[in-house]
Amino acid sequence: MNQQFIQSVLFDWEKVGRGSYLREIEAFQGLERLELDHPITFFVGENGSGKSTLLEAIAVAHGFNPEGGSKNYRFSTRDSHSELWKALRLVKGHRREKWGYFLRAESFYNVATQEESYADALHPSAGYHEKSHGESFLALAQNNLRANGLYLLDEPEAALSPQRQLSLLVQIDRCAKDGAQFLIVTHSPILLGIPGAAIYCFDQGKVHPCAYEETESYRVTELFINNRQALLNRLLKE
Ligand SMILES: Nc1ncnc2c1ncn2[C@@H]1O[C@H](COP(=O)(O)OP(=O)(O)OP(=O)(O)O)[C@@H](O)[C@H]1O
Repeated sequence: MNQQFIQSVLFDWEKVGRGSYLREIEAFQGLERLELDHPITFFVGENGSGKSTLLEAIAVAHGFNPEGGSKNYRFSTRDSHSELWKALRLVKGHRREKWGYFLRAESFYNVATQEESYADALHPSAGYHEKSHGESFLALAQNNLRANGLYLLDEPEAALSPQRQLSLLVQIDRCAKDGAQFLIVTHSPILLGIPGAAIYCFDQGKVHPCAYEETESYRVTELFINNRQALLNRLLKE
């Protein structure tokens, strides 16, 4: 039985403007429903295939600030989110999340600044700006990952070394086993390797389920590591 907070996403394309670029995104053609029945769901696919657009729309439809943060974050440095959220209906389960966080690599700096402005004597700032990019990103993730939480993470690997990606993997796995739900956009073959996750690929003109070994992140990394010289010879000669 599906135990997730957000169990599926239904699409009503009539609510998207006729001339909108959203109608041109290939992966969205004919997309009417997306099942979310695993504690961890990954969105993978080529750059520009629509992963972040969909994650952001789910986040906004659920009440998160488009630029990221918890549901208490209400700030806007640039109003650039798409209208896709208006076309979504989120089918919710009977459980309600205890805490949630929308984490985007691209607006992390602004979220860190906002976190400072929300700090007070009882809730001191974690001082994310005083750490390196990767240190602060991992700290923010670690400070916000909890049991029974709902997490939407957009390329959380962006600032992280492989070792820290493994640390994040362990944390995500632990929270997922403790009732949390994760939707994660990633290009990381490390994070994608979390056992038991569902993977949706946005390539080949449709959003479709995909095995770990079929993802491009895995295949290209595997090819490069196991055939580096031959691959480089070929690429650099062309
Ligand atoms: N404001 C906009 N106007 C027109 N097109 C846009 C706009 N915002 C995004 N797009 C286009 O929508 C498509 C999907 O973008 P999106 O950011 O969702 O891709 P992605 O799969 O997350 O890519 P990446 O892996 O590079 O982050 C891209 O082709 C992008 O150029």
